[in-house]
Amino acid sequence: MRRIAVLASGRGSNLQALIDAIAGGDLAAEVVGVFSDRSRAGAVERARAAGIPAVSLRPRDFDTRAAFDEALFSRVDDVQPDLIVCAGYMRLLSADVVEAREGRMINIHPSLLPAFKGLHTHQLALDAGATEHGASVHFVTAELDGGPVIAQARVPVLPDDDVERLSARVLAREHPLLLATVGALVEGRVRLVDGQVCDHGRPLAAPLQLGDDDRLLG
Ligand SMILES: Nc1nc2c(c(=O)[nH]1)N[C@@H](CN(C=O)c1ccc(C(=O)N[C@@H](CCC(=O)O)C(=O)O)cc1)CN2
Ligand SMILES: NCC(=O)N[C@@H]1O[C@H](COP(=O)([O-])[O-])[C@@H](O)[C@H]1O
Repeated sequence: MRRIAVLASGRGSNLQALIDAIAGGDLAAEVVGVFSDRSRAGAVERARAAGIPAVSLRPRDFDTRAAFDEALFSRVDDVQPDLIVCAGYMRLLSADVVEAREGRMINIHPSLLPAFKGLHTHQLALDAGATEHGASVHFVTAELDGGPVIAQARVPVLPDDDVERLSARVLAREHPLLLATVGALVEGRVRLVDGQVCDHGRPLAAPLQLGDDDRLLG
């Protein structure tokens, strides 16, 4: 799993973390393409700055969600990725494209799943009075943010937190979490087997946890 395609809709800081880790020799992989639903996404600019092919398609140019997904993933397939990473990709993916890539597509989500699926997770955590929050990397399934969770990073929620402060604290841990999880997938330590996340061949009883040293603890 060394050829990585990234789907992103936003500024692309998680993509940049992957690019920088690969450039620094810390991740034995290659980002072979970046794909977006937004032509002006920061992630597209970052890809092009790094010399990585970037493709953006406009959803309004397609009659249905499925037609858009089929067109986008046809371009994704062209780069023959071993692993597809959703890094701030803000569209629900059609079941067909997801099921055809089960075990080869992951997503980083800014909550401790199964808590707070969907959008606006930091506000939801604050509204719920959560004392702990964080990020999860999971395999993508047809159910939005319902796929098997591979790894998580935890941060405290502080009394004076607002969305800006909390989201910044979570984002700072997303980057090492994504790098450690992609690394575990690329080296074959982690796999999806019969719908279960396996670490060194053993089904996980709970998600791997990102330690203070940025390593994954089983
Ligand atoms: N079938 C799946 N698709 C996606 C998954 C998944 O697990 N299964 N993960 C998401 C990423 N994501 C949160 O991590 C997410 C993306 C998009 C949305 C959403 O509600 N999108 C709306 C549009 C929102 C907007 O444009 O601002 C929509 O698609 O109608 C929620 C969560 C990637 N896709
Ligand atoms: N539901 C998906 C979602 O909210 N994903 C979140 O989008 C941000 C992308 O940041 P980035 O563009 O700087 O990597 C990240 O915080 C990621 O967890």
